[in-house]
Amino acid sequence: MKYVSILGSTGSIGTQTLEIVTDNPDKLKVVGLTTNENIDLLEKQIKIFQPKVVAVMNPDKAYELQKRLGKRIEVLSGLNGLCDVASLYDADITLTAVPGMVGLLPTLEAIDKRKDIALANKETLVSGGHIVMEKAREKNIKIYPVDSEHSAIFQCLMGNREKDIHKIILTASGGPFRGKSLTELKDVTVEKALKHPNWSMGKKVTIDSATLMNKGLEVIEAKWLFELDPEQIEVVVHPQSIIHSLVEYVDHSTLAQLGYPDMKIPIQLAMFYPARINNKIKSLNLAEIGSLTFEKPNTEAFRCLALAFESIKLGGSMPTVLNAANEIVVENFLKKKIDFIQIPQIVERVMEKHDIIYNLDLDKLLQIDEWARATASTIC
Ligand SMILES: NC(=O)C1=CN([C@@H]2O[C@H](COP(=O)(O)OP(=O)(O)OC[C@H]3O[C@@H](n4cnc5c(N)ncnc54)[C@H](OP(=O)(O)O)[C@@H]3O)[C@@H](O)[C@H]2O)C=CC1
Ligand SMILES: CC(=O)[C@@H](O)[C@H](O)COP(=O)(O)O
Ligand SMILES: [Mn+2]
Repeated sequence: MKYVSILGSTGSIGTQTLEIVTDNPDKLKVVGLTTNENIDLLEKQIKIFQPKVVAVMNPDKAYELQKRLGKRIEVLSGLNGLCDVASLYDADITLTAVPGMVGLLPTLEAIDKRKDIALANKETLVSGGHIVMEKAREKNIKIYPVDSEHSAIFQCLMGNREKDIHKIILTASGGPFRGKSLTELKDVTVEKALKHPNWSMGKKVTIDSATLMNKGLEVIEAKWLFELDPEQIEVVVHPQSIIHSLVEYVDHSTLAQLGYPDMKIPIQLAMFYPARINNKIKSLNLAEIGSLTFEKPNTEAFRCLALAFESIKLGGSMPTVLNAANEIVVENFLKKKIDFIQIPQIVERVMEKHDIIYNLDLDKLLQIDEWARATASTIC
């Protein structure tokens, strides 16, 4: 039996993880759950999964839920509440499935208390990869990737040595606007941007997929998880999302991981590694799929990918700035305050205004994150 704390239990990854718990009551037990503000769903989850503690980011909603539940369970609130649930004494593994850099401190807290990490939240590594990886090394903690591409790389690395990697190839679906020129992207609506061709996910990651920023964030995530130079990371557009990523070794043998697009595969591998467990996912039928196709990403129309590569090549605090600015512009796009094509433009303007700081400690990182958010908000 593994005991798991789930940060973001009311979201896409969180609810799929709870389905895995339901299907495997002899293997997984929930000890902690968190939400931003969806206390109705959290209340239902509490009844079913009986965690020891829960946290609600929004303090008013936390208060309301505590009133509803009385003394049956403790409802913590805010970022401190998330950190406490992330690092619960009873938890063996903490799943970080909140979107955005808000996942950084709870993840660090969980590592500090020696919890294994199932990491869905890519922004944590984009913003503070050096700090997270250093802490994980210091505490001898394993970070199991949940992001489908990184889980694919993780699987292609099994039985091989990281030092024998020549390069990795991250696949990108290309999002709903694949093939469009910059001019055609001018009339993109929020509704269209939220229609991912292959995956049903939360709003933030869906918009990032549409701009290709998601792939840029994943490049940075891969750099930290697998200790690679940016030059060793390539992105290829693969519209079917059947090949989830590939590793080419120094002997030019290339391994790939395939499967229908279903996040339960990477989630359950992160939970049960090294075991693979049966599930209800359809068996891969390549003849039925027919063809798998590949294209070069168009980084002129989808400039976010180029900006992410640029940020990680520059290094220091630049990825923190890229991530924070992107979080703000995506929020503003979702509120229809800016256009789709302004997303990379504003991120780039914030990056241009930033003087990079190297040897970034956590306090400085948090200050820079705040600065980038304020700057992006002002521009929006
Ligand atoms: N969904 C997917 O298939 C994949 C997701 N990921 C990554 O996993 C992470 C989660 O994505 P996804 O599940 O799609 O996101 P969702 O938006 O579906 O869910 C997010 C969860 O986190 C909570 N949350 C949102 N904002 C905050 C906040 N500021 N503070 C605390 N809790 C918050 C939400 O609560 P509430 O319900 O109240 O809003 C919800 O429980 C992201 O980093 C994403 O990039 C990676 C690969 C695939
Ligand atoms: C499922 C998953 O891992 C997402 O991050 C996915 O990668 C999004 O698809 P894109 O390839 O369109 O970014
Ligand atoms: Mn992904």
